[in-house]
Amino acid sequence: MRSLRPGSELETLRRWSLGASSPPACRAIHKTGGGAQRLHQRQESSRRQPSVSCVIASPVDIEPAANTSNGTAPAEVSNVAAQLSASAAEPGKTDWTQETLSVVVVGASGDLARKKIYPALFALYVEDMLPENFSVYGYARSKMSDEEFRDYIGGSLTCRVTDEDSCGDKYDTFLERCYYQPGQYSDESDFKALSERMTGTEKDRKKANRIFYLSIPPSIFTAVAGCASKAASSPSGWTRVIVEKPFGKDSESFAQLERELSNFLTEDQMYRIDHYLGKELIENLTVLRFANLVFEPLWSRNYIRNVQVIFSEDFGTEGRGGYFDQYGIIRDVIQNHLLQIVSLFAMEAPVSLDAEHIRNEKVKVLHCMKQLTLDDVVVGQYRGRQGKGHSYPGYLDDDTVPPGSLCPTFAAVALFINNARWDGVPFLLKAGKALANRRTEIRVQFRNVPGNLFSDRLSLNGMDLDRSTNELVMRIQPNEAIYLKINNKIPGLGMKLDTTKLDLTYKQRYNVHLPDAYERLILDVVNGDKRLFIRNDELDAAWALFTPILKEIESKKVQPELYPYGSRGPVGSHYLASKYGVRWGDILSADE
Ligand SMILES: NC(=O)C1=CN([C@@H]2O[C@H](COP(=O)(O)OP(=O)(O)OC[C@H]3O[C@@H](n4cnc5c(N)ncnc54)[C@H](OP(=O)(O)O)[C@@H]3O)[C@@H](O)[C@H]2O)C=CC1
Ligand SMILES: O=C1O[C@H](COP(=O)(O)O)[C@@H](O)[C@H](O)[C@H]1O
Repeated sequence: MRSLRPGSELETLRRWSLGASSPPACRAIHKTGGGAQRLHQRQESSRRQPSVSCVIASPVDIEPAANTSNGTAPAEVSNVAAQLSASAAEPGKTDWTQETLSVVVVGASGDLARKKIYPALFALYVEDMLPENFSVYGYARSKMSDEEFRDYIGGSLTCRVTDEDSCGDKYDTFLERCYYQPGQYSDESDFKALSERMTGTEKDRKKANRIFYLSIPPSIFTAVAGCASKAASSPSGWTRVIVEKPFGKDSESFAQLERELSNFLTEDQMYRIDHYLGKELIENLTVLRFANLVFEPLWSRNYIRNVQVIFSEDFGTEGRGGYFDQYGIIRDVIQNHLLQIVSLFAMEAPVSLDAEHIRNEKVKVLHCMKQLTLDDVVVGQYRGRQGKGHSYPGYLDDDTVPPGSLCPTFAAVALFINNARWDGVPFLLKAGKALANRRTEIRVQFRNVPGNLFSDRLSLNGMDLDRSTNELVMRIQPNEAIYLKINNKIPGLGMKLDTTKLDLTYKQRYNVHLPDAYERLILDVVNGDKRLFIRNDELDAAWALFTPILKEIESKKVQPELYPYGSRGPVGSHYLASKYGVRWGDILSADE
């Protein structure tokens, strides 16, 4: 593994973790990157709250962090091992110098695994964020040898974490740790065979920890959870299970899924992923709010007149129509990703950064949301369009979509939060496929300046007061940025104003590669940190909000408004916004 530069921040961290120095200042840790920083936070929070993620409730052996059993000197243990060995003295903590980690990707032949999971594991490996004793096991029905599996994974790996095009020998050493086990999803004996195979890379260690990533269709979640839990749980360490969305289609199916999964898994073992929570700007949302004096005092109905959360994609559902048609954009994006953003945005300050404290606040704000009614929802569906030399297919042109489907590929929703902070403030959410651009952002439009001395100057310049209010924009993707629109005097003689930006564009300010959301989230599972995972009561509340309206849309067969592929979406979304005196910020600022 990477040896650490003497005197470097990582070295300081390692020395601290081995008990050789006092804790490094947070500033130093921040500069080592998100993972190290989170590991530090994790240790901080774990001092307050012991981990409870072991499926086998066995007492934890406490060993001093010394040489690993294969004789590797402590200086060469991976970052994660070095950092976490500090917690070896705490009961319930993972001591990576003594323990192994196996990540089982169930559905190993699938799209998500190839697009996101293997590249994320590889990036963590290249950054030395995974334990020394780490292996990947692919599991699916497709027949593949280890070699074929390595070729399959190899094709999806890129070297995003270094400036060079190649990650050198990391590529080969990573693939050497990857194994493939074919099997059926509901056959315990196949999972037993997997488990036996895993013991091959787990031997010689005190404890073997296992993560099962359920990268499979939801119809087989329960079967796999049952088999994995009965036949392939770790016999000595913890077992954690990552569950991908969709978590049901409505309140009833979610409750049923939970009942079934809870026969095999405890809540502590379950990591429900919403990959939006792993995005850099979303993680920064709480920092922006609670680590700066200037924003939190303004964060209420007193100063904010509306909040917009906008998701747009410039491609349709091509190839995924069959899946998408069963869900539609409200379930696919709004009920989960956008609602998670709203709950983080609008929650009260948590007691601490502990996962449970944060999630308590998110649930509270979800419970304060006013029940949605049909007149606060607009649905749309994209139709085909002839472009210059190219024809763009409509949603219904996809062979996997049932003819005449009313499935919405666009929706806009006005939400209200009935509490003292947000009473009367519209939270406008919109999400759409096959629109003019790909963009996800949060826009906070502030109220007008009362008695504005410059109002005549603003209108003189063609800027009405509505357009010239302050706006805080958090652009989640692409080209991550936070900027604040302010009114400013145009330099020179006279008094002319314009609106300009205080601009924190990440790629200009930070010379770092931003980790993919899946990297952050998988690392958090390794560390047992649930801050960025969804608790079951959050989902209960989210489904309670959306189930009635989804049922109404479906039972009344509400006709989606058609919009051309590549356009700005249905006009209805503007009527919805204007009903609350709002203009969509992305339309006003098309040039940004
Ligand atoms: N793909 C994406 O971008 C995203 C996916 N997700 C979620 O992640 C999970 C995995 O997604 P994805 O990889 O796209 O899924 P896939 O459809 O690619 O399925 C994954 C694997 O599961 C097996 N499989 C597929 N259909 C069935 C079936 N009907 N019965 C049994 N096994 C089946 C196949 O493996 P084999 O035949 O070899 O057994 C397949 O390779 C899903 O829950 C999805 O909703 C979430 C966000 C984004
Ligand atoms: O969960 C989903 O998210 C993707 C968008 O994710 P992003 O990280 O690329 O923004 C969306 O395309 C897909 O329909 C949905 O299921």
